[in-house]
Amino acid sequence: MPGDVLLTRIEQFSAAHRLFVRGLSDQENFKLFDKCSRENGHGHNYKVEIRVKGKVDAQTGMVMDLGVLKKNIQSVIDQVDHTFLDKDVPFFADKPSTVENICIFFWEQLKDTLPPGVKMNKVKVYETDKNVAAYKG
Ligand SMILES: Nc1nc2c(c(=O)[nH]1)N=C([C@H](O)[C@H](O)COP(=O)(O)OP(=O)(O)OP(=O)(O)O)CN2
Ligand SMILES: [Zn+2]
Repeated sequence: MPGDVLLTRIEQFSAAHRLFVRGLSDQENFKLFDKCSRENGHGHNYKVEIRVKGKVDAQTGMVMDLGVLKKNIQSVIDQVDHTFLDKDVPFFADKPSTVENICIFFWEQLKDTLPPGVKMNKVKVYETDKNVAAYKG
């Protein structure tokens, strides 16, 4: 029987954010996050790669329908697109909106939406072309 196949869907969203730790002073936050801690925030056009893993169904030829994966991801994108992450998205109410935590956010939101036998494999988020994080659960 053939092995597992990796299937990836790539999406984008735009959001504002500010890197800071609640409970630390402005000075302490500036020491940690420099310009990214400024109160007015700043924005990114994020790219998100969602990779799932499973067997190819002999009849359909699919690990899962990419259309279903697209809808599932879109419902997560809708929670963050054109928001101020730290103010508008409850997940970031108690943790900094780093690119690392954004990976974990997508993983947590998507992990229970997959069909039987299909598992999350990797979430990769590009904050900029140069700043990228990946999470494998
Ligand atoms: N570990 C992390 N470090 C930083 C993160 C992060 O998510 N995880 N994020 C930031 C800021 O969000 C910041 O916006 C990064 O973007 P940018 O200022 O464009 O980054 P650079 O200074 O590296 O860009 P250059 O093009 O090289 O000037 C900071 N740290
Ligand atoms: Zn940033």
